[in-house]
Amino acid sequence: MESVLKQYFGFSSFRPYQKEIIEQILDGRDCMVVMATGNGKSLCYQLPPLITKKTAVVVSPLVSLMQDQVMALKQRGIKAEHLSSAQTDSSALSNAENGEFDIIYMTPEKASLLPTSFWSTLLEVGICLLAVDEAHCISEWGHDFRVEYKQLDKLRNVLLGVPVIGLTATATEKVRLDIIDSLSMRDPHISIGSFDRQNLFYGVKSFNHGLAFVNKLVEEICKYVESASSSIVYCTTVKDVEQVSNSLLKAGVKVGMYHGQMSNKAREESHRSFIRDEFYVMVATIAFGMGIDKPDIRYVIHYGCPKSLESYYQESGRCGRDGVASFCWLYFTRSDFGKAEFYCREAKSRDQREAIVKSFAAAQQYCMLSTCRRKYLLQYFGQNSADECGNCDNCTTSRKENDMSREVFLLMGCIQSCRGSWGLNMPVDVLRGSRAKKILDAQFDKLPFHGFGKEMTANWWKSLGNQLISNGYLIEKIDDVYRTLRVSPRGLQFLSSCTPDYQPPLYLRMTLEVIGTDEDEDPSGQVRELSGLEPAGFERFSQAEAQLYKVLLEERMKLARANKTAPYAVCGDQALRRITLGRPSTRARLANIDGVNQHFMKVYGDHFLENIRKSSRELDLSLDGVQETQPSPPPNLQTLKAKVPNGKKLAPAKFEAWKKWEEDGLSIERIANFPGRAAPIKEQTVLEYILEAGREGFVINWIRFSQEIGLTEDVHKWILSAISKVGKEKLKPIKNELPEEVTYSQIKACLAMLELGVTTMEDSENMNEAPAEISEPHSCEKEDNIEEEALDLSDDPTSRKRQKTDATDSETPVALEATASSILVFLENFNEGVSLSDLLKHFNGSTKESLVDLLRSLEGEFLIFRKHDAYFPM
Ligand SMILES: Nc1ncnc2c1ncn2[C@@H]1O[C@H](COP(=O)(O)OP(=O)(O)OP(=O)(O)O)[C@@H](O)[C@H]1O
Repeated sequence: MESVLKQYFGFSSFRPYQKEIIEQILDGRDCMVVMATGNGKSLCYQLPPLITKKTAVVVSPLVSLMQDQVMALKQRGIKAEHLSSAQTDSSALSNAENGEFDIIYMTPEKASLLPTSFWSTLLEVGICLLAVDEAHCISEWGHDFRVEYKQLDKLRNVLLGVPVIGLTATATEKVRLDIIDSLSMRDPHISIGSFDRQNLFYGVKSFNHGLAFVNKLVEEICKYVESASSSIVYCTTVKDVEQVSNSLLKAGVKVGMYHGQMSNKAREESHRSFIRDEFYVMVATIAFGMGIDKPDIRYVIHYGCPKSLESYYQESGRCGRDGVASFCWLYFTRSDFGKAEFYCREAKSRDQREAIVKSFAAAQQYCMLSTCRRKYLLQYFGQNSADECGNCDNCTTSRKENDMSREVFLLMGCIQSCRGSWGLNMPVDVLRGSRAKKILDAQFDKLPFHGFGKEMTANWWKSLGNQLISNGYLIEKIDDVYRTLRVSPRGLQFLSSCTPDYQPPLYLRMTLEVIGTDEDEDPSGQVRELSGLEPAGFERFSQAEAQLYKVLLEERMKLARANKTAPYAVCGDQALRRITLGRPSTRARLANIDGVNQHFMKVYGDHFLENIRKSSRELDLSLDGVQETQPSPPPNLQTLKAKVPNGKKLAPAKFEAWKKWEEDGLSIERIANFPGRAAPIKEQTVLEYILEAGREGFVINWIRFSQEIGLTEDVHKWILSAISKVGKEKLKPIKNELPEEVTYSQIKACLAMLELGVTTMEDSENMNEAPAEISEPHSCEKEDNIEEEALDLSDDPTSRKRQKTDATDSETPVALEATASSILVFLENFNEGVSLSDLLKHFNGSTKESLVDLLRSLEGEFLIFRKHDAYFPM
């Protein structure tokens, strides 16, 4: 399975859940897959046809989506086609029927209109699965119900024995059960992944609607368009789309528009140009939603509060689907909050109306939060998470906590005194001393709180009210379209300890609206800083590397244009960044980079190698630099839990540092400068946080840690030896005993490992022995040739295959010389791969150099591949 993954997709490992789902499909079992957008659901149905050599039939709701997927699959050497109204090849249908394609896409209408003879012929040739993508469309409880999806269960009776796979990114249990039922799934394997999109930064700002804001937004967008980052600006109205895109155009930004009032042709053209990077900024209404499959969108900006948190999650989810750090900013104005009634016009029943108001209230609350936005989003979808994510505006900006006891007493006391079915407006008006008719009629002008909050604006009080809802002091109840507030037991407890002259301290974290001025007090219409809307500096390239990356982006663009495809389909941003950092000089090195597949090597490999060589020479960059060939899979909650000791808690910043290092596989340097952080922190601090996590029992990959800080076996021995002389109480005396090259970080790591009884070294028993050549140490700097480092594993105690291959070696009495074919035959015997040292032992008649050469050429030809320092047959 792994070899097919590498061959066609270029990936060296599966993401969480993918492998188990594919295994279930191969076993013929129906599957229900619920995974966040961008987590890799498509691969679950794209891989089985390549393994079984039978066609996969995929039902997808939108023609544009199918076209994009087919385009990208073709660039991977996969035979894919869509049978939609947009298909111009008249032979596509008969070719599909005869099993010529690995994957065929069709709309649900098409699937139910195709004659039974089509299905029975295809069935005879071989169908490995029927996938129903965006399966929530089948459920009337989902947010995107399509009546045509309801016909799909009929196919079940035709495609007997073919596993059915339902896939969706957003599904409540009710929707999930509905999908299972509607597709007549039998005992399906249910896989529910995390909804957390860890690479996305979430941020919210309030603004004054109008030209001043648009101009500021344009100014910011201009900055990051220079870094060739694709972005979507979602507007709530066609008028806003036109206004924002006109302003961008005037500023010289190439921009596209997409909204429901454009003709089909104009929309298709706009979509196509965006996909192909002919312009980078798309200004759209939410009509530009589900049908977009571009993986390298770096910014999704909402200009106006979305109608629900479900749609916000879905729209912002278009961002960073390739896993690269990306940004979701939401700009709202308080007037957005008055739109609930407008959205309710679509509702047909009281239940639906209530559901719309509830979703909208949740989106509004998201805007007003002063706590972690990710936590709130995840909680809304029923998932727990840490209190602080470290990657949203509220977690990365240090906001003041103020004692708000007096104000809270006034607002909650007033709400309590109104004793009616009111939202925030009435008590706020009372506090501000309004003498409006509704207040006089209700005699609220006689309340003791009347006029006590005049000095603050209405919006200030409303913002505080939202804070109190978030913090559990107030409870909002939604009944039909009416939203009413009451004081919660927690709030009542606070009130009971207050008197008009005394209130116990109550500290609240402030939102910008409460801290700063607000629009009522800001008649100049000035717009607050849109800080944070900076270009995605997703990798800290040196200046020369940044230039090389630009050259490669241009090359990719040229190749994409020549091949009438999208640049991302030629090669993803992630892979291109790894190529920039690794600067491979040979086919094997290029092929080994994560994300580089066989088709890319065949069609573009030599062209890219030539460009890398030429540009690196011109930019004075060395070839074969550090490669990040094996990315860590994105974390999932299950694995995270297993790595966290029971009952142990770390301070949020420390937990975050540990999680990013251990779970996300980021380097210490990257964590210190993580995009979205208000200010970089010192690498030394990150290192100490990770060590502290280790001391607290959190799992640490010590081998990787040692490699990252250059703690080689020799350095480790010297430090242990110094400790044996001067003790471990103080760092300085240890440092004084050691060669200058040994760093405090290495000493600290050694001490932590010693404390924990961890050693990555083989001869830790010899720790009391002085190193033989302490005066002439090896360089303790990080190896810059990771391939050599990875290959030279002869002393690696973790070499996983040693035992197994040793057994084979003992049956090899004569010197055996390696050839390409003998290596292939040998590797076939070991599904779990063979390390270089074991290969050297087996082929004891070959030198290391000649064996490495042979392995590299086999890698370059995609006959073998390397993963975690072991070689596998393709
Ligand atoms: N095992 C993997 N390793 C690395 N990248 C992967 C892996 N599987 C998928 N990807 C990449 O992740 C990105 C998103 O994958 P995919 O389109 O399958 O997501 P999805 O869950 O179907 O999203 P959506 O809900 O938007 O349809 C793609 O760029 C894909 O190439």
